[in-house]
Amino acid sequence: MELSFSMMNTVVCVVGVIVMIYGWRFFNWVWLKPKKMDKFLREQGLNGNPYKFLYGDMKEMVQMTADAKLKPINITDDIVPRIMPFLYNSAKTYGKGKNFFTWMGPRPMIHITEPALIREVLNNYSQFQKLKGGNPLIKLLARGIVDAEDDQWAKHRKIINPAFHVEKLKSMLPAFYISCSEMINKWEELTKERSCEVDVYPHLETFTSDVISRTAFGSSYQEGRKIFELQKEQAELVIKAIQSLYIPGSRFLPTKSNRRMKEIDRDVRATINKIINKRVTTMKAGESNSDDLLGILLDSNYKEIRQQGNTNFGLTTEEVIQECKLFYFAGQETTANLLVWTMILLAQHTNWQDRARDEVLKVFGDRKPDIDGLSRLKVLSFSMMNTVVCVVGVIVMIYGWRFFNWVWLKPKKMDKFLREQGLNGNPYKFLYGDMKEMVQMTADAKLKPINLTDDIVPRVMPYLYNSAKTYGKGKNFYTWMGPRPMMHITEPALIRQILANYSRFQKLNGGNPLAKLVARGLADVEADQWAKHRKIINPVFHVEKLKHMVPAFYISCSDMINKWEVLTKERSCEVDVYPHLQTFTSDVISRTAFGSSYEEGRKIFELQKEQTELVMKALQSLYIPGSRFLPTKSNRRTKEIDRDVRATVNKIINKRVTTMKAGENSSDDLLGILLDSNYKEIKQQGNTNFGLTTEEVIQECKLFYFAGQETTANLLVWTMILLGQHTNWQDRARDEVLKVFGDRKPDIDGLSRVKINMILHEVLRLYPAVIGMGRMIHKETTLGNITLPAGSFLQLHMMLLHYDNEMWGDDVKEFKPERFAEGVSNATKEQASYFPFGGGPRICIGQNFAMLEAKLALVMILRGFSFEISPLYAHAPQMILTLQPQYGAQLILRKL
Ligand code: HEM
Repeated sequence: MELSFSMMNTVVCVVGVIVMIYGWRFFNWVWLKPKKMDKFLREQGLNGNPYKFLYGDMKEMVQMTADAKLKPINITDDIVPRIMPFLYNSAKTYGKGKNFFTWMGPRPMIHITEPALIREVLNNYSQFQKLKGGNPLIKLLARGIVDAEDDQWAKHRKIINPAFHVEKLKSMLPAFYISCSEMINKWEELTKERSCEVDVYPHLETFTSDVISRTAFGSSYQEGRKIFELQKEQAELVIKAIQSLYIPGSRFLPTKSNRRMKEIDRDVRATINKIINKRVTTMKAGESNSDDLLGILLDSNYKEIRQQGNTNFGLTTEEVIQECKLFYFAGQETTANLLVWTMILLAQHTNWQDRARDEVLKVFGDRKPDIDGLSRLKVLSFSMMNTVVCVVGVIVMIYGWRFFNWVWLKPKKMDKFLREQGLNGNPYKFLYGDMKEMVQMTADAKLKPINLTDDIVPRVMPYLYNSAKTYGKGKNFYTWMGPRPMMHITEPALIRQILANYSRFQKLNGGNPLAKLVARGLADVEADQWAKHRKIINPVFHVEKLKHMVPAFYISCSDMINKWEVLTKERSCEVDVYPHLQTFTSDVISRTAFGSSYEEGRKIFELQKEQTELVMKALQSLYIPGSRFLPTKSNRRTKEIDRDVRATVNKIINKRVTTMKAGENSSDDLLGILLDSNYKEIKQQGNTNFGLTTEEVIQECKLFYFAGQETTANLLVWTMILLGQHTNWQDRARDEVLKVFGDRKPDIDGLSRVKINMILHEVLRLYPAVIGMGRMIHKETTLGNITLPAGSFLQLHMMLLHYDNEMWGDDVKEFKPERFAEGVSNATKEQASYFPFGGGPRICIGQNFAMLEAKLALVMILRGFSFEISPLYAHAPQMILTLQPQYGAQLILRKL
């Protein structure tokens, strides 16, 4: 038995290619692309400075802004050159009403000054999205609706709209009045004796801040004010941190300011959580509590979930928290500024001050201002209340229309469009599409096991198996995921094209936000963010580093083998090996990820496991609307776990950063290598924006566990089941293992020589741990001869391709590792018909890690035991995130 190409060679090759690709990508990013872009923009008649390497116009822009701030101007001077001197100059250079561009580092920023174009950009909110990326610290301050896009934005906006309905605004007037009276009382006190000079700005800031605390949290006003005070402090700390760009890695240090930022984040979160829980309880008890923004928001959220019959349509507690924080940031400073400039201008133009006062006295006299009176004030060119009424009317109209368009007109148009291109699928059914049938068929299929020789595809994905059969082999088809079509791609050439173009075909986002509690990180980021993360994480899985992990694999595996030896000491014994293999792969990740902090690492992963179970349960209970907001046992536990995991990882990271700073080498585990690579990247680029934040490092650590533990356990369990069934292959593999290692401890050289690879590949073909990959496109895209509309979902089916008899032959369903005797490319005849680890730039980063771990385990298992399928084993592959044996894997183990 010989492997066509050794694993080590592959790894070395892959690493070389990755280094080349990244060197090239960097050069392309900082030089070739900007130069090409410059030419492209000029050809269209746009003007701007020529591109300067790496920094573009940034240095000059920062310098000019700093200079302009050095001295005040006269009250009659033009303010624009002081506020934005660089852009003022550029606009003047390139002519009035002309659009122009500047260089924000290697990216051009187009400055739009033509009103018609501005209107076009604002109207098309899904194509022209908010700026993303930038300093992740800012996210600590405010996210919520300003940060969401597309469907997420539409969902948030729909739920939040009622909070600003004119009827609701009416009931907030008393809160405005109380807050303003407090300020006026202070001024009365100050001016009691004689006129007095006052810096009104801080007073106006306190006023608008107070208004938001009162209107946002009503009865919980005191806690609300505390939150906003903390947020204010947080803003100051964050702004300070953002300005100190050139202290690489500083964000990871347990400094006073970093500790305080974390503390504030925790405090704000906990307080809002408490307020929300209290509010939800009173709302449940039928006590109306919805006169403040939070109450109206929770009420609207609850109604939306109930109406749609699905929690996915509502906001999570985390999202409600973000919206509350955002109300403050978007509403406090802005309104204070409107007021302060109004006072400055009216102080300058006292004739307008007098006219406005005359009108106010005529309308109200000494009366308390009410909404009717306020709407009659005409001194302003158009009254504020009229604007609000208009805006609300238009919003209601737009949303009614948008909803109808979303659930009916758009899917019908899409259906026609796809059929015209020769694609097939069921006709669209209102709102649910194919979802109900799909869920029902999957549930039915799970009711009973199948025979070992049966086709597994109809059990694992019955609906898609039927559709694929109906629409013909190798034909792409579509299904309806609610009102959106999902294109199922089964043509290898198209799959290769999709995987290669990772920036156009992005991961599916949206979906249930609870799932984000489980795993984010590398697998969840896109475009430039993905390139940044991947660059930093790549060294973690470098072959040199993997070498050092073999001892950890060995210790974890020995623990499992020792248990099996005890069980089989007297005689052969029936064991469900699945939980043992899961413990093994979990233990491997704890050891390799956290090395010296292995015990804490294990605790984290135990908590994460519990979290997944809770989240999976929550995801399945789709029809209990609003349940996520209730202070139930499971919701409380979910939050507790999230807090615990975060705190523990944080502690480990801080400890590690301290030892690294002290010059002690502790980078043999995944975390150490990751921190090291991050630190180097920041130092090399001279800017913390190029590195990962502590939060991102935490997410990556969680992801290693989720992406690496279950998948590798599944590879091993199906390998044991198949070798338990095909004992001739088990014997052949054991012979080879004994020949290569004898009684020796497995080492990396031996592991790269042993030919179990072909067995593992055949297992991954028949039982791919991941059976399909989801993608979506944000722009209309041509794929082969299909035109896909923007927003399309795509599913790439490894399982359907792995079972295609035209590619693999009529024995496609049989276990025949010899297919891979000459390597993967020979087995697949160069076609993209086998891709258990994905493909293209986003191919599984841990595949070499997983294969090495699986090979070591198999070597030790084969050497110690022979095994066969127990009569008690029920064959029932099922898909729960990964492909698993539903009733476990009962094998008869015999000690050798
Ligand atoms: C038999 C074991 C494994 C299988 C079958 C597997 C499969 C996959 C697949 C199919 C993808 C691509 C998903 C997509 O493009 O949508 C992927 C991505 C990924 N895998 Fe694995 N995986 C395995 C083991 C591991 C291990 C051990 C780790 C880490 C310790 C890991 C970490 C990752 C990460 C971080 C990504 C995202 C890569 C990116 O988006 O750049 N995987 N894996």
